[in-house]
Amino acid sequence: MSDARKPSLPGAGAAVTRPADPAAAATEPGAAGPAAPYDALLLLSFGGPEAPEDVVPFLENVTRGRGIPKERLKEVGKHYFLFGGVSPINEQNRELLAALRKDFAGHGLDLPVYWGNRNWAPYLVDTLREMAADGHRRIAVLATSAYAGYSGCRQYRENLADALGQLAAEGLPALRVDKLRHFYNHPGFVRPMTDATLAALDALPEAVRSGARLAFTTHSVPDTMAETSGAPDDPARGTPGGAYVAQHLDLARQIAEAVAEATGVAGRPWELVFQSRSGAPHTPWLEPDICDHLEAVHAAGAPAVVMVPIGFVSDHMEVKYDLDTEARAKAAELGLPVARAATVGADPRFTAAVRELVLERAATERGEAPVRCALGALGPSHDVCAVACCPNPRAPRPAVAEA
Ligand SMILES: CC1=C(CCC(=O)O)c2cc3nc(cc4[nH]c(cc5[nH]c(cc1n2)c(C)c5CCC(=O)O)c(CCC(=O)O)c4C)C(CCC(=O)O)=C3C
Ligand SMILES: [Fe+2]
Repeated sequence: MSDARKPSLPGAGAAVTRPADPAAAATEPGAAGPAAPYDALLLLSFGGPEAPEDVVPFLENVTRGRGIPKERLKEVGKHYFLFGGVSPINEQNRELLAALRKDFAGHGLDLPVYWGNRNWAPYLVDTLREMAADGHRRIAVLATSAYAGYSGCRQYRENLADALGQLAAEGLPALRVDKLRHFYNHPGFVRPMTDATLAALDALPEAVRSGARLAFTTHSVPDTMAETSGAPDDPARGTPGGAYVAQHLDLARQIAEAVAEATGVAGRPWELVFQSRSGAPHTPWLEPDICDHLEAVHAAGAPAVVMVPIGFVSDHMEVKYDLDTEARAKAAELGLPVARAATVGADPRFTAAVRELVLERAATERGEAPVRCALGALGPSHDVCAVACCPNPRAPRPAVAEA
């Protein structure tokens, strides 16, 4: 990777300058502002179907080259058809996109925001083509996945490499893309998630509230994928569940502590559980599953459970189906009161966090040493992934934004 631009604002990170010549601003959008050297932000997400006829082609996109059993695909297709073939994810990304633009404008940050997906329109390659046509060359990327791991980090960087390869094949100008660090421990993610947990507790009948357990949930992944998640020099790599699990546990513990503080209830039991398992039955994936967990704690006498979907940035189908439909049905069958915490979505504290992450990385790229906000025990994640970070479980493939 080469970058011709030299730090344009040496020294104080607070300086905000505009080019004196408006024509210069037109040729290098945003490049001289506080987000320099970035010209634009790309919101990079998973994508989802928006009509019944989209469901099968969407699932084909998701599963191309992966050994997902046909049975599982039929089952997941049913989840989408139950909601009219519409995944909530695209609408939520449109809301996040609008909220980010509003936040940036409200803070005088002149940085255009675009949106592209891995598996459905607007496809990443089309968005990058549009960004190139609009004159952008250096792009910050926010993936809508907060944690380390192949699916949430490297796979997006592989998608970026594929899309940039396509643009190069079309003879378009070269773009440089930098993926922003994992944000699971940024206060702008931790605090809305904590408030959502408190609100969900409040939604339980008062008689069971103080005894309610917290079940932090995230996407299950194969054990091997979890164990190899994170940078090779990350102390969590090699612990059970790797950085993927360590990061979730770090956030869960913080929320549990904040909830104890706010409610005055000490020692409330909590655990990290998993959902949305796919893959072949003989391949080990992270457990326990949320439904098995509900059964187990009910049998052990738990009066209620709050499900806290810390693994999901917004109400994806995994939240709408696996939690709000399947896990709620299991709880009803058991007679176990449950509540589900809201996801962070377009919370203004989260959009502010994204702005801070862009400005932080921009300052770092200019050679400054910005404050890197992080709560919890693990500290801020690396900006640039190592070549051996979160390896592809099938075969190595080119990925961007790595050392
Ligand atoms: C860690 C993780 C995240 C969180 C990080 C992130 O956000 O990226 C995530 C997100 C998502 N996963 C999603 C949907 C699907 N994931 C699948 C399959 C898989 N996911 C995996 C992991 C993850 N997935 C894995 C290891 C597989 C097995 C195949 C493979 O190795 O890739 C399949 C195939 C069928 C099935 O097996 O279930 C579908 C349909 C949607 C869209 C939901 C909507 O429409 O709202 C979203 C946001
Ligand atoms: Fe998934």
